[in-house]
Parts: sequence; C-alpha cells; structure tokens
Amino acid sequence: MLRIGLLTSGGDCQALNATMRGIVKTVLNNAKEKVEIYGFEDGYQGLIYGRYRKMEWADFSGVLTKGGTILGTSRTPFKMLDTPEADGVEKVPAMVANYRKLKLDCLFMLGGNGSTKTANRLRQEGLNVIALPKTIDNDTWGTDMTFGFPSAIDVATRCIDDIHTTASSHGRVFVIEIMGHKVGWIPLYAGVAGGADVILIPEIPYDMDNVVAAIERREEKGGRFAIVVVAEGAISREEAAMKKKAYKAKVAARVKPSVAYDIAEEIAARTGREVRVAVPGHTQRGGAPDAQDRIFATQCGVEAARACLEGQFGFMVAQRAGKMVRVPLEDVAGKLKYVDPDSDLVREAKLLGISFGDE
Ligand SMILES: Nc1ncnc2c1ncn2[C@@H]1O[C@H](COP(=O)(O)OP(=O)(O)O)[C@@H](O)[C@H]1O
Ligand SMILES: O=P(O)(O)OC[C@H]1O[C@](O)(COP(=O)(O)O)[C@@H](O)[C@@H]1O
Ligand SMILES: [Mg+2]
Repeated sequence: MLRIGLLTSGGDCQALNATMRGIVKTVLNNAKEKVEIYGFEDGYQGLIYGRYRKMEWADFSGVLTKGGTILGTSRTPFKMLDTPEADGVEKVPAMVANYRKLKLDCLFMLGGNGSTKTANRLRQEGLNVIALPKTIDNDTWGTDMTFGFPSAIDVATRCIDDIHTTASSHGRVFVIEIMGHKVGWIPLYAGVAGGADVILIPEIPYDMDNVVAAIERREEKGGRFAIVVVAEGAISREEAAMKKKAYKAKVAARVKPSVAYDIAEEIAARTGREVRVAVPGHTQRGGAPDAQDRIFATQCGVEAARACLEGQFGFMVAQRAGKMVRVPLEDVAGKLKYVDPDSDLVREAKLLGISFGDE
C-alpha cells in the first residue's frame, strides 16, 4: 500500500489543480501497489487539524483547466510555526501526528517561499516531503519557473492591452499596478509583452525625474498616451535608501490604497497630464491556467510523482535550463529569486526605449 497526502498552501494560482492531477495520474498509472490518496483542506491547516478528504482518481478528472484549488488554501506563516494556535494546538507536533496517524509515505506540498520553509521543517521532523513550486510571483529560488507565473503574465498583459485602447482615446497617462511586492517578474514580463512605456519594479529603484522625463519624451514624439506599469512593491531611490523599518512605517502610513495611486498623483502634478490608475489585482491569480502553465504544472506533477515512486524525498521539483531537477529543501528554504537588473530582458527592454526609472 502506498499512502500519499496532498496540500496546497499560500496564495492560490491557476495551475494548482493541473499540478495535482499530474501527481495523482502518474502515481496511479505507475505504482506497483494499491494507492490511497488523502487531500488536506485549506493548506497546512488541514494537516494541523486532521481535516482531510480521501480522494480517488475521479476527483482529479476534469480539473486540468480548472483554476484555484479543489483543496482550498490558507497562509500559515512560518514565523508563527512554533506559536500555538488560538485554541492551544501546537502546529508542528500536530502535523507530525496526523501524518503518522494516516501512515503516509509521502506528503506533496504545492506552495511558495514561506510554505517551502515549513516543508523543510517537516522534513527535519522526519516526514517524507516533496515540494512543488507554486506562485504567480515566480520568486521561488532554485527554479527558473513556477507554475502560476505564465497565466498571471497573460492576465496582466491582457489588462495592459485593454487599457491601451481607452488610454489612447483619451490621451491619458495610465498607471497599471501589477502584482509583486518584493519581486518584479510579472510587471517585467507583462510590461514587455504589453508594450509599456515605463516599468517600475522593486529590484530597480526609480527616480521620479526619470519617469517624468520618459513620459515627456514620448509626448514630444507624438505619443498621445503613456502606459506606466508599476509593481505593488515599486520603490523610489529615496525609499530604497531608508532603513527597512522606516520604509515599512511609511508604507503602513500610506493614505491612498496602494503605490500606484501615489505615483499617479506625482505624475499628474509634475506633468499636468490627465492620469488614471488601473489595478487588475487578484484577477492575476484567477481563471483557467494557460497552455504553457498546464504543461509546466504537468511536468512538475509527473516529476514529483516519479520521485515518490523511486522513494526519494526532501526536495522541491524545479526546472533549470529546460530540465526537470530536484533541489534539496534545505537549499530552497528562506531564499527569494529576484529579477537581475542586468539581465538580458531588462537590457533589451531598455534598448527598445522602455524606462525603468533608473536612468
Ligand atoms: N492608438 C492605440 N490604440 C490602442 N492600442 C494601441 C495604440 N497604439 C498602440 N497601441 C498598443 O500599444 C501596445 C504597444 O505598442 P507600441 O508599438 O509600443 O505603441 P507606441 O508606438 O504608441 O509606443 C501594443 O499592444 C499596441 O497594439
Ligand atoms: O492573497 P493575498 O493575501 O491578497 O496576497 C496577495 C499577494 O499574493 C501573491 O499573489 C503571491 O502569493 P504567494 O507568494 O503565496 O504565491 C502576490 O503576488 C500578491 O501580492
Ligand atoms: Mg510570493
């Protein structure tokens, strides 16, 4: 008998079900023994409280194109892992006990950075864990890509495309806020795909003088409108020079809903142009996975299942230079993958004339 557990943790994305389908189909198709499948509800919460569903082949049929997660998800912050739940339950011992009670041979954890830290902790506690790199943000260290990222780029790009027509009709400057608090992968990729004029990401602090100059240069060339893509975590040079605590306090004290509104106000004041803000928000995580996402999700699922059948645990499946690989959890835990400001795509975007506000 082979007993496997599955859970999805952290912010959801479009390709979670596609990934779980990849795992389950591969295990059922290739296991030499009978297989029992347990799906934990709402991320690590289900493992802590023993909330699970016994699942069958049929549960994973028809979910390839279904966004979200059939298991539900939640955020269980790693830094709170050793703080008991409100009802006194100790999280780590409870998770270990439930894993043992079900006599699991392996736990598949679909999650991002924080969730991977918890997975590593469970590995240290002696559980057989395999992590799969989920997040629209693409900020998981150790893999060139995460599932969720391709679909998020598509949604964000469509938003930029749609804003173009109205921006052009009215001759307006639009500030479009794209997800990414610490990293700028989606704003960078969607910004290039959507033909943005300015892209501001956390990895490249901006100077408003440069942003204003870029908008004015475009106007001088006859551009009636301008599209400024900003990451949720876009940061100015002055802010980047601040102490982390002071910057956090500044963000917490913001009166406007988010950074895009502050930037829009400053652009309007300094250019005299009519400026509007668009925020696609959680639509970037919603809807069906696109074709590229489905392929990568399937590859991750198959590779994770293959490892389980080989009896290999304690790593995250990843893709490097087009090859599926297994990266030890201890190497992944606690690291973020940032956009390299000197990367080819940033350089090419700059040569094309896109401003990142740094020069
Ligand atoms: N007048 C317009 N109305 C609607 N969309 C436009 C308009 N001009 C450009 N776009 C769209 O903007 C994106 C970037 O196009 P680009 O060639 O960079 O435009 P521009 O020459 O104005 O900078 C493309 O998706 C393009 O289809
Ligand atoms: O789900 P919330 O709490 O609204 O968080 C929104 C944030 O989650 C993300 O979608 C990413 O979530 P993960 O890091 O869990 O993958 C960000 O891009 C976004 O800024
Ligand atoms: Mg993230």
